Order: sequence, then structure tokens, then C-alpha cells
Amino acid sequence: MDTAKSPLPPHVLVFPLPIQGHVNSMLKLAELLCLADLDVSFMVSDFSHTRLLRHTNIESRFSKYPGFRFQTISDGLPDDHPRAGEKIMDIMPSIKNVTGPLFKKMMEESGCLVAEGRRPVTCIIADGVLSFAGDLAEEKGIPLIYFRTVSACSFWACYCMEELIEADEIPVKGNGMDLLVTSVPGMDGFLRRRDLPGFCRVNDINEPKLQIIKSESRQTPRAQAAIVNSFEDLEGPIISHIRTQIPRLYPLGPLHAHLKSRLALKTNQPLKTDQSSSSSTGSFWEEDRTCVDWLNSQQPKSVIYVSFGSITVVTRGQLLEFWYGLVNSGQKFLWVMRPDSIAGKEGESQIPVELEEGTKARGFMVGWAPQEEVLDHPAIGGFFTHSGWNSTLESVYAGVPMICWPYFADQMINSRFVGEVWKLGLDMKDSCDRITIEKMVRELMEVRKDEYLERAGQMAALAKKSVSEGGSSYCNLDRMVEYIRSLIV
Ligand SMILES: O=c1ccn([C@@H]2O[C@H](COP(=O)(O)OP(=O)(O)O[C@H]3O[C@H](CO)[C@@H](O)[C@H](O)[C@H]3O)[C@@H](O)[C@H]2O)c(=O)[nH]1
Ligand SMILES: C[C@H]1CC[C@@H]2C(C(=O)O)=CO[C@@H](O)[C@@H]21
Repeated sequence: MDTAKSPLPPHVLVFPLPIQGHVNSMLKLAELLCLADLDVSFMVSDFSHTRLLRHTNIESRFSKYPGFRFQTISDGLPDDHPRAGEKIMDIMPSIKNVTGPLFKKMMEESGCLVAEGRRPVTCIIADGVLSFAGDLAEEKGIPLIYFRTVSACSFWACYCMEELIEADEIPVKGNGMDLLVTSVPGMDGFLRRRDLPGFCRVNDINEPKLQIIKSESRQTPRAQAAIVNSFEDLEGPIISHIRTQIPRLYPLGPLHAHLKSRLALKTNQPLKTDQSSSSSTGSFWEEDRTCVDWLNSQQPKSVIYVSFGSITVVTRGQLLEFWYGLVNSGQKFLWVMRPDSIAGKEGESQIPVELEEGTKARGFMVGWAPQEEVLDHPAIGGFFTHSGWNSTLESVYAGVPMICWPYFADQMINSRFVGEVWKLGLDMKDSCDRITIEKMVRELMEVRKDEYLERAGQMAALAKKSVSEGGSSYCNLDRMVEYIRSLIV
């Protein structure tokens, strides 16, 4: 190639923590960078890559971007590791101790991924919990942008863990869970100890999960810039607090919608919310589309969608509480039950007949759903969610009110914001009994349905505006691409 006539574009290495919730949003970002004509290398674990190849159209989707390449690396865990439930935190030491050195070797041996017609990496966009990528970037003098895939509010609370410890507000102990937290600027008055990210629920401040998240969060400002998958109208006040520590902060979300918006503009098509617009899935499981046929036969806003993401594992006792609560609510429900989501499934006893009958009459179950499409479906009137950040944003964008049952990590604080700050639903944290579930489902789907739908519709409109031409996330992406281009001149 004649580089004098046609200079090579910047080459961005995108490196997520290789689990579903992080790969999803970072793949959307990678595609947005491809649309801006940048070269992109996407680093993913062998394990996740195999899942993506098996269950998605990822290869054909990215074949239209000649500048896109996958790079694979070990996540250091054995293939049969569950990568779910409590065990998910094993990935943190493993990725640091195994993947970190492999990554360094790969970068050194490949001349930072240089190839014909491709520059060596000119910018690294690494997951905000991969400090070893920051070490490598510093050592090689490569500009670094961190992307923390959780909410801005969760990142900010994690950033403030040192202050929380100094003020004795963590470790969060059994009693005192309802005391208000005072050491996270911007959250006083509504954030209780029980709402802090789940990593704070330890007995001893030396527990590894707290220490890892604290140090990973606090090192973020060493990057030249940072990204959050959020938008000004949703988390503006918290974003302003983060900017006091990280001035070059780009809120680009909701990224799934941002990608749809840019693809529609590029092809001059109206923004669609059907299957064709959600074809850019990054699912690690096979999507069961029979649920869409079932939804097609339901009344508008009559179905509550139930899904707890890719990591949550429930006990059989909890499963039965959810099931009774849903059936007893009398509402229609579509429930995602991941094959690996029930603890101790072996030797399971019979399903009570009233649950089987109630499900046959009003329910539908799948192992994994095309979630973006489901949430956008006219039959969906509510979302019973674990409050993972992607699910929360997908629900916000679709204008669907939520019942939140947070399981761990950022979900604890996301659910508080949903219930208390944005008033987009009900927070059910720390309880799991059939009576509460039935009551909350009725509240969301019947008693206060109009009120919640109205608020959710207002926030959805703001989300759409943010990713449309001239919107805040749209402009932030243009600025960030310009910044990445400026790094090579
Ligand atoms: O049947 C399903 C269920 C889920 N999804 C998708 O899977 C993703 C799940 O992501 P998320 O809602 O964020 O939940 P987790 O998989 O639990 O994500 C992890 O990563 C997130 C981003 O960092 C964190 O917010 C969560 O707490 C953490 O558990 C979403 O995009 C969903 O659309 C499907 O496509 N089909
Ligand atoms: C497995 C968890 C470790 C850190 C990640 C996270 C975060 O705050 O970045 C939240 O929950 C999970 O997604 C990840």
C-alpha cells in the first residue's frame, strides 16, 4: 500500500474481561470503531471465542470490516471451570497471573500486532479491571483508554472504596445494612450500605475480591481517557464526579443502541427494533427464537420477561419461590433459565403440579433468549432482572419497567438507582419469597403499570436522543475517534 497517498488508519486493540457481559458491550464498541474506519484487534479468550463461533454469526458480521481481527488468548481457567455463580471471581487472579504474562509475550513477539497494511497497535482500549494491560501500555508507550463496563454509579462507588474503608462504612456487616453511606460524593441521602457494590459485602477488608476491585478501580486515572457505557441524561451527576478524577471521560451508551443508530444512518435505513437490527448478537449460548413466536401471540404489554443474565446461579429453593411468585401473580411470563443456572440440579425432585399447570397456561421458558429483541417486543410490559448493566440499559432503551433482584457486584447499586433515583421500577434486593414476588409483579404489571410505563417511556426517549445524530453519546464517540486519530499524527 502507498502510505503517502493513503495513510494507514489507527490500530486499536480492544481487550475485554472475557465474560459475556463484558464481551457484549466491548464488541459493540469494536464495531462502532470499525464503522469509523479504524483497524481493530479484538482480544478474547479461547473459551469465549469458541462460544461466539458456535452460537453467533460473528464471523460473517465482521467480515464486512476488513480492518477487524480477532486475537485469542487463554483466560487461565480450565475448560470445565463453571465461569458462573460465586466461582466467577476466580477469573480475576487467573487473568492477572496467566493471561497478563501471555499478553506481554504476544505483544512483544508480534511487534504489538503489526501486520502488512496494519500499524502496530496505536491505542489500547482495555477493560477497566485489567490493570496488566495498563502496565503493558505504559511500558511500551502505547496510549491507553480504560472501558469499565459497569454503570458509572458502580464504578464511582468502587473508586471511593478507600474512603468508604477509612470511614468504616465497609466492610459491610450484617447489621447496619440500612445505614446511609456518606463517603461516595453524589450519593448521600439515598445510598444504603446494602446498595454498595457486592464486593463490599465482606467480613474483612483484606478479602481478595474487595482488594482486587479497589485497586483495579483506583488505577483507572492513569489511562489517558476512559469510557463508560452510559449517557448524560441517565447518570450526568455521577459522570461529573468521575470527571473530577478522569477529565477525558467518554459516556458512549447505551452502546447496543448506539451501534443500531450508526448502522441505520450508514445504510440510510430507519432505526429498526426487530430481529434484523439485533442480528449483531454476541451470545455465548444458542438463542431460542421460539419465544418470539410465543410473544407474537400475546397482548401488548402483557408479559413480564424474567432473566438473570449469564452468571447468576440460584438454589432450588429460590427457584421455587420465583416460580410460585410468578404463577401466583396471574401474569403472563417469559422466563430464561440458563442450563447452568440452578445449583445442585442433580437429584431434583418433581415440579409441583400447580407450577406445571400455571406455566402451561401463562408461561414460556427458554434456555437463552434473543434478549434485545425480546425487550423491544410490544408484548413485553416488565422485566424481572438481576440488574446486570447491559440488561438495565437494554430495558431503559426499550422503555420497559423493572423488578430488580440483584445477585452480586454492581447489580446491588444499579437496582437502587432503578428504584430510588430513576424510579423505573422496584428493588427487591435481599429478599426472595413468593409473597413479595407476587406482590411486586402485580404492582409493576397492574397496580402502577401506567405510572411506570410513562416514566420508562420518558427515559427511553432520552436514551434514543443520546445515540442519535447530535446526541451526547453520539458526539462523545466522534470526539473519542478524533482523539484516537490525533494520537498518531
Ligand atoms: O437469555 C439471554 C440473557 C441475556 N442475554 C444478554 O446477555 C447480556 C447479559 O449482560 P448483563 O445484563 O450485564 O449481565 P451479566 O451477564 O451478569 O454481566 C456481567 O457483566 C456486566 C457488565 O459489566 C455487569 O453489569 C454484571 O453485573 C455482570 O454480572 C445482555 O446483553 C443480554 O442481552 C441474552 O442475549 N439472552
Ligand atoms: C467478575 C467481576 C469482576 C469485575 C467485574 C465487575 C466490575 O465491576 O467491573 C462487575 O461484575 C462482573 O462483571 C465482573
